[in-house]
Amino acid sequence: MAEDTVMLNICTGSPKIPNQTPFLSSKKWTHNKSGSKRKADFQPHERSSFKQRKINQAGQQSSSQQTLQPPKSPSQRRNNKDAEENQHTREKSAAKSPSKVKTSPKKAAEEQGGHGRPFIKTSSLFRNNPEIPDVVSPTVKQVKEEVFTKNTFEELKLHPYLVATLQQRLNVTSMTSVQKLAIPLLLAGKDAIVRSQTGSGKTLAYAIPIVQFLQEAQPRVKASALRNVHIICTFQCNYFTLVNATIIFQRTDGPLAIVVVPTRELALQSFQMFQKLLQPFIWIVPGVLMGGEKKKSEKARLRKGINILITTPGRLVDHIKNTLTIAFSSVRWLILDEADRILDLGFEKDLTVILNALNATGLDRQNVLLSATITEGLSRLASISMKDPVTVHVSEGSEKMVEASPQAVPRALSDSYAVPEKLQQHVVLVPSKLHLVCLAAFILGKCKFQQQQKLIVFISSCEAVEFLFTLFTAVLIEKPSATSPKNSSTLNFYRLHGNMKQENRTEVFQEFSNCKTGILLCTDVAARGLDLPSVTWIIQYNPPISPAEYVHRVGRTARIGAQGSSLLFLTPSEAAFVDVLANHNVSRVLRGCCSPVPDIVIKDVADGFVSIPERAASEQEVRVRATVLQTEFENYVHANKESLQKAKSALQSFLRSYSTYPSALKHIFHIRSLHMGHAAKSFGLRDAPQGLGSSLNTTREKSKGKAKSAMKAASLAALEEALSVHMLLAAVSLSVQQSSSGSKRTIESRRPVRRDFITVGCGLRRPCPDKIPLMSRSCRYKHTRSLSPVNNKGLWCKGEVTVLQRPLKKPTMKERVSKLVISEFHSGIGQSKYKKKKKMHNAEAEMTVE
Ligand SMILES: Nc1ncnc2c1ncn2[C@@H]1O[C@H](COP(=O)(O)OP(=O)(O)OP(=O)(O)O)[C@@H](O)[C@H]1O
Repeated sequence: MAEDTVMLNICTGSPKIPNQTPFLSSKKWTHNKSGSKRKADFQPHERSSFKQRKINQAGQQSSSQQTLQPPKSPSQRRNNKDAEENQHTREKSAAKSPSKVKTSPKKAAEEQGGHGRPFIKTSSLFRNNPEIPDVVSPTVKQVKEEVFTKNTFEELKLHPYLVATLQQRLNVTSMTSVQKLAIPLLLAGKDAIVRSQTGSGKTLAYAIPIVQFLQEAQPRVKASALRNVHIICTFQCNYFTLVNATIIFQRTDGPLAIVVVPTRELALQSFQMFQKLLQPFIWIVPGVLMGGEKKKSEKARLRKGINILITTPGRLVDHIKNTLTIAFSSVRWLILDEADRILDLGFEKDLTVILNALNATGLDRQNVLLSATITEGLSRLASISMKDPVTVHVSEGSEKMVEASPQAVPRALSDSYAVPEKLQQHVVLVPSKLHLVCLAAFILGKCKFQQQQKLIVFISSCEAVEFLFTLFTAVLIEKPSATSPKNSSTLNFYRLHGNMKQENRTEVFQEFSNCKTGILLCTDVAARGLDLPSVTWIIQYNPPISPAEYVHRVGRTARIGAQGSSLLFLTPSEAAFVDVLANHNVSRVLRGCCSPVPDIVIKDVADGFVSIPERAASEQEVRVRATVLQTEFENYVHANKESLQKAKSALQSFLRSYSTYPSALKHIFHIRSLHMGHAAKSFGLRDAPQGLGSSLNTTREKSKGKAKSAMKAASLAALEEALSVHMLLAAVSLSVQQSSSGSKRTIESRRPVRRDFITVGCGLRRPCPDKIPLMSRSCRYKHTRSLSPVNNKGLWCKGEVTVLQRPLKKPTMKERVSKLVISEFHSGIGQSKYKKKKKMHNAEAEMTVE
C-alpha cells in the first residue's frame, strides 16, 4: 500500500480556477523520486461540480479541500451557483475547524505542497493494480430447458375452481414443462425429485397437487374444527393409488402437508401462493412458521390447526422440541423446496430432527424434493428418505424427461445446471481497488439514466450490506438543494440480510417486490426461490460460494421466459471461476473484460457519475471521475468514527466470508491472494486497518483448528471402524432439574447418539442436556467447550438418561437399554474446583447399564 500511495493535493482555501483546458495525460500523477511519497499533480480545470461541492463539504470536515476536479458537465454547471453560495460558508467553517488529518508537525511540514497546503495520504486507484488476464469464455453445451408447453391445466382434470383460480388470480393458463411432468406424477402419489431451471414454476408444480388432494378429501378437511371432535376423512383421488382410504384423525393430529423452505422470505412467498390457490377452498387452512415471528402466536395457530404448514427448518425444529401441541400423525406430504440448500451445513441437523419426528408416526407419506441444482447430497437424502423416487428433469433433447432411477439422481444431471435461455451473463474482471467505484458507477448508470431498472446486488456479508447501503444512500443520492428542492433521485436503495429484524425484512421484501425501480443490496438470503417481479439486473459484487449458488442468484431475473441480465464481479486473480462455471455447463458469458477499467464500467462511470450524454468520455476523464467518486466515498468513511468503524467491520466480515470458500474453490478464492490494502480501498478505507492481520490470523487459526478437528474426526472414524462401534439410534429422554433456578423442565429429544459418549456427555460434563448434539463426536467437543464458569455457575443438574440402542447396521442385534442415573452434578465457581468436583462425582456417579 505504501508504495502505492499518492498525495492528493488538498487545500483549505478555494481552488484557483484556470481556463478550461482539456485533461492532459502528461499532467497526471507525477512521482517525486526524491521523497518517499508521490504527489498528485492534478490541477483544477474549472469550478467544482455539485459532486465536487459535496467533496469539498466533506473535505471541510477534515478542513481540507481537494484540487482534484472533474471536467464540467451540465449538472455541474447547474450547481455552480450553489457552489459559489456555499463558498463563503465553506471558508468560514474551514477556518473554524482544525484539520482532522493528524500529522506530526514535521511530517506535516514535509507534506506541505508548494502552496503550504496539507496533504491527505491516499492511494491511486489506477496504480499497482494486478494485470488483467484475458477471459476466454469457454464453449460449453448449454443445458436448454423449454419453459412453456401448449398444454393447459384443464387437461389435468383438476377441480374447476382450482383451474379458474389459476387463470383469474395468478394469470396462468398453460402449463410450464416442469408442471406438465410433475403434477400428474404427484397426483398419482409418487415420491419425486424435481429439477428444473430457476423461475420455471416449481412452486405451482407441488402446490397444485397438494390443493387438489386436500380439496378432494371427503368429508372435508377441517383445520379449525371444534375441540376434541374426531374428523373422519375419506380421500378419493382421481390419480391417487390409495383410492377411498379412510383416515381418521383428530384435529390435534397436525398438518396434512408440510413444506420446508430455507428462508423466511421464501416461506412467506410460498404461503402467499397457497393463500391465493386456496381461495375457493376456504376450509383448507395454510399456515406459516418462521424464525423472527412470535412463537406464542405460532403455537396458538398450531393449536387451532393448520392443514398446509409452510416453515423454515429451524423454527419447525424449535416447535418439535418445545411445543406440545405440534403433532405429525396425519402428514401425507413432505415437500423440501430448495432441497439442496436445506441439506447444506447448518440445516442438515434440523432436517434429521424433522425426519425423525415425521418417521416416528410410521405413516406413509409422499416426499418431494425440488431444486434448480441437484447435488450428490440430495441423492443421498433421496435414497434414505424416499420410496422409489422418480426424477423429473426438464431438458431439451431428452425424450424421456421423467426418469425412474433407483439412485435417484443421475450423476451427469447433478453436474450440469441450466440457466434461463434469455439470461445474458456478463463477467467483469475488476481490480479490488476499483470494485467500489465500479459498482457505484454501474448502479448510477443503470438507475439514474435509464428507466425502470430493478437491480439486486449480492454481497457476501450482512455488515458489508449494511455498510454499502449507508454509504450509497449518503453519497449517491442527491440531497434536495435550493435549486431542486424536491429529491428527484430515482435511486431507491433497499437492503436485506439476516441481521435485520423480521418485521423490517418482511417490509423490505414486500416493498421491493412492489417497486418499479430500485436497488436491493442483499446477502444470499435472497438468493433462493424469491420471485421478485421485473428484476432487470443481478449483480454479484462478491462471487458466490459455489456454481450452484451462482445459478440461484442469477435466477432472480429472467424468470418464466422473461429477459434479464447478470453481472459477476471478479478480481483478476479470480478469473478461473469462469472455467468452474463452465464445468457445470454455465457459460455464455458475454463480456469478458480485459482493460484495467472494464469497458462496461467506463461508460457507466462517465455517464453515471457526471452525465455527459453529448460526448463520449475518454479513459482519462473516466479515471478522474472514478478518483473523485472514490475520494467522496473515502471522505464519507473517514468523516467520523462511527462510519470508519462500520467500514472496518464490513471489511473484516468480508474477509471472514472470503475465508469460508469450500476447499474445491480455495485455489481461486484464497485469503492469501487478497491484497489487504486494495480490499480496504473497496470499503472506502484509505489503508488496511491495523490489527487486521491478527483478526485474519484468528480466522486462519480457526480454519487450522477446523482442519485439526477434521483430522481428529477422521482418526476417530477410523478407530470407530476398527472397534466396530455401531452407530446407534437412541431415544433420549431426559428429566432435568435445575435446582439453581428452582424450576423444573422436561426435555424430550430423539437423536442418534452413541452409547459410549452419551454417558460422558450428558451426565458428567454437560449440565444442560437440551443441547445434546446430534453426533457424539461434536457432543464431546461441545461439552468440553461449555465448561466455562459463566455458563455453569451455580447450576445444579440432576437427570436421568435412557438410551435405547437400536443398531443401524445390524438390525438383528437385540435392543438394549442403557440407563444412566446421575446423582448430582455441580459445576462452576472455577475450573480447579470443578475438576475436583468432577473427580468426586466420577466416583460417585451411579451408572447402570442394563
Ligand atoms: N404455468 C405458468 N404460467 C405462467 N406463469 C407461471 C406459471 N407457473 C408459474 N408461473 C409464475 O412463474 C413465476 C416463477 O415461479 P416459481 O417461483 O414457482 O419458480 P421456481 O421454479 O420455483 O423458481 P426458483 O427455482 O427460483 O425457486 C411465478 O411468478 C409464478 O407465478
